[in-house]
Amino acid sequence: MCIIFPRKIDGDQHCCLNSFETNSMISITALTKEYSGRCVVDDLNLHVARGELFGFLGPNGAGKTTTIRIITTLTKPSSGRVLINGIDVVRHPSRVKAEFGVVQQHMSLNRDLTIEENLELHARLHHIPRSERRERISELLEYVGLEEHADYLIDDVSGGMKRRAMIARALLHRPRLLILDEPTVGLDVQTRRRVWDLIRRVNSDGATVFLTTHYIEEAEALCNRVGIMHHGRLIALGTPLELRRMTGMVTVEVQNNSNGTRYRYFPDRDAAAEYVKALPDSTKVVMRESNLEDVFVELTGEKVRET
Ligand SMILES: Nc1ncnc2c1ncn2[C@@H]1O[C@H](COP(=O)(O)OP(=O)(O)OP(=O)(O)O)[C@@H](O)[C@H]1O
Repeated sequence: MCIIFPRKIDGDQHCCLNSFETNSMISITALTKEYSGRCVVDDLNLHVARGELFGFLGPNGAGKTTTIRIITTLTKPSSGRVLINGIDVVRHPSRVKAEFGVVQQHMSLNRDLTIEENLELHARLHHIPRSERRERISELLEYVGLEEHADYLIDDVSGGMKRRAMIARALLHRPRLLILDEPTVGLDVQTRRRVWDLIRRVNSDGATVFLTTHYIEEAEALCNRVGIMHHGRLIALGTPLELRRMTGMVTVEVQNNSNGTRYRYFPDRDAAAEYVKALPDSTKVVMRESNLEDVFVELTGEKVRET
């Protein structure tokens, strides 16, 4: 039984929606945002279907957070249109807020309160009726595996527990869309995997998930589809496999002590082997399967940020 997202998806709530807008959980059309005449989101068109687990990637300053701020009604677009589950974010911000839960990158729990008190506070802010609050909170604490830590102060729990508490808080009002801004930044590998499992579970229980990450392996492990932003523009969109195919499924690293490592991409091992055969015998090479990080670096010309 699905206990987390039992609400029905509304039908069309507006006239004048095109089919992309009707079928998408997030529908972004010709979105532009300028600050002092500088375009930081540039004619963005992106449609995320209901039920997708979508990864939004890009180097620092690419425009990801600005886009999330527009989706979550915190920033007004300069032009263009953004609909969440068919609802316009500019025209109906309060209705849109009921559609999504958001987990910000920075720790935004109240440190003077326990995990449970934080959820209680959020439930009140969202006007969840008192009769439902208790049950909903314990249901979610169990869902994220924190039922035994409910009365721990935020300062006394690990980074992974804080992140799971933030996810529980974001799910309290049963949103259909969960937005996560760098959900595992700063977590160790084991804890990160536990958060990944939780994100997968939320998605398989019916929520659309939209996340940003600087961990390319996170996008590769979790996302059905990814979009890569660079200088405010969406420069690639597809499944991780489609994007790898686009760059080349096989990577050859040619190591050179004075010039650093050069990367070459090939459609298959035969083509890569042909290239390697033509190199001088003393050249140090590594041939391997390409990954999403190769795609990212090749397209943006930038390394993934160190965190
Ligand atoms: N309020 C603001 N006023 C002026 N410029 C801004 C403002 N907010 C963001 N910017 C600029 O917009 C550009 C895009 O920033 P944004 O935070 O959206 O990028 P990002 O892809 O989320 O980067 P990061 O991965 O570092 O979070 C940056 O050059 C940033 O300096």
